[in-house]
Amino acid sequence: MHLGLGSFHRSHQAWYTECDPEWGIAAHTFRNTALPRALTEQQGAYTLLLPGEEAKAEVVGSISRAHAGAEQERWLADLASPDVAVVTTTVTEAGYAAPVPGQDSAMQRLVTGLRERYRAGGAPLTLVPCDNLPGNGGVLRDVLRTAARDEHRFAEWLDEHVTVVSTVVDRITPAPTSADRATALAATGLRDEVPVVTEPFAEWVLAGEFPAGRPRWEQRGARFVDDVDVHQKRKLWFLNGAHTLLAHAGLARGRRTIREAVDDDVLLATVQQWWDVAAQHIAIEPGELAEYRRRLLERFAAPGIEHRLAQIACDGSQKIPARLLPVLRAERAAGRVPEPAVTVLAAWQSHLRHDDVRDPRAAELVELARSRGPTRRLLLALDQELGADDELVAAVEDALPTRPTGPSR
Ligand SMILES: NC(=O)c1ccc[n+]([C@@H]2O[C@H](COP(=O)([O-])OP(=O)(O)OC[C@H]3O[C@@H](n4cnc5c(N)ncnc54)[C@H](O)[C@@H]3O)[C@@H](O)[C@H]2O)c1
Ligand SMILES: O=P(O)(O)OC[C@@H](O)[C@@H](O)[C@H](O)[C@H](O)CO
Repeated sequence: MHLGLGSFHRSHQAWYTECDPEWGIAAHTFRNTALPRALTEQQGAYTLLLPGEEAKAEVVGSISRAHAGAEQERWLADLASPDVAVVTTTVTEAGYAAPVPGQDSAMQRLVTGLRERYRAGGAPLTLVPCDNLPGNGGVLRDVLRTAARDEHRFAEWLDEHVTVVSTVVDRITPAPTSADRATALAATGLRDEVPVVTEPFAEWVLAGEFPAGRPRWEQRGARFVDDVDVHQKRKLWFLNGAHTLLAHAGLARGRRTIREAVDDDVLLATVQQWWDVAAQHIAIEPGELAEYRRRLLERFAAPGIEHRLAQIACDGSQKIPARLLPVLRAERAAGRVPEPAVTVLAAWQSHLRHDDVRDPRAAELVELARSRGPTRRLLLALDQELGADDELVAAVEDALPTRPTGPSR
């Protein structure tokens, strides 16, 4: 099963699952109704478009059923079924907030579904969070424990029979555009209302147990390791950190996409500086890291991938803490003020002040950005210790970009 059916699930977990015909996916969205309807009309199949010099198109058929978020009974019945062995999730970083009684949320639905499974006999299950969240397995496990803390038997069953796997996921998959359908038709001769554009590269690193079995994802290159920590730091700090840097600093410089942003020498130099700083806090052999950086730049500049900065800049309050703050804290502990991190924080402040902000904390953050003394207040909203750091606050204030008022997108 999957929760959070969108572009990334289809370019990543569904593509990996395609290699094992023994398995199929019952994919559920959170709210979207158009995508499951279109996929149902196409018997679950869709086109994966891989642009580039040797553009390719593949039809992926591993989604057996697609359901809208409103189909609650279907969700509960699926999750109660012993035929279901694995549940993957892509519900964004914010989607892992602990459930609040009476409020609908991804975690609320998951816990309700797990309770149903427990009552129906309690077959073992593995949860596989696939969002860019540090320690995603641990975060999800904590959410379950907190939600079940007053239900002793259910909590015991969760601990004994539901495993939570930690993952690092990677495949750059921009939001769809209106041109994608025509590209898919030209590439395959088939009408597809919901194709997905992605890159040839894909990575999936997983740590944990699968008591009820799993698809043979390793056939497509998934790696099973004891601990994802170093892989996670590499991916979150280097790829996603650079993305967040390019998104905020790029918007402030009038750039539109990741490709345009890495074509800007000033931004490219800032990314390289960021990577130099982050490299001091990760235990990866320098040659391997240099090769990873080289490939990232190639991927960022790849033709045919229109990855909009405005898309990446969404939910900054959830992304900056995962992608930049661990390195920033380590640098401050060493007495340094890392310029590229300061650049991002300053550009984020400017984004909150001038742009159309999409963030679960938008109301609070936009008000702070437009208040007096916004820099310290915004840093405090991200992290108490960093907000109390006078030297950092002064550096961010000095780095604030000048840009015209009014929405940039
Ligand atoms: N797109 C990528 O390149 C990529 C790569 C790696 C990881 N991811 C992860 O996958 C997530 C989804 O990316 P996508 O490209 O599929 O986006 P998408 O917009 O196509 O799909 C997002 C899905 O998440 C659901 N969702 C959004 N906010 C939610 C919330 N608060 N609670 C529950 N569900 C929510 C939506 O309903 C939708 O089903 C990202 O947030 C990221 O964590 C994406
Ligand atoms: O998907 P988000 O919104 O969490 O982050 C935007 C991008 O940084 C992200 O999607 C990357 O493209 C992805 O993590 C690459 O694997």
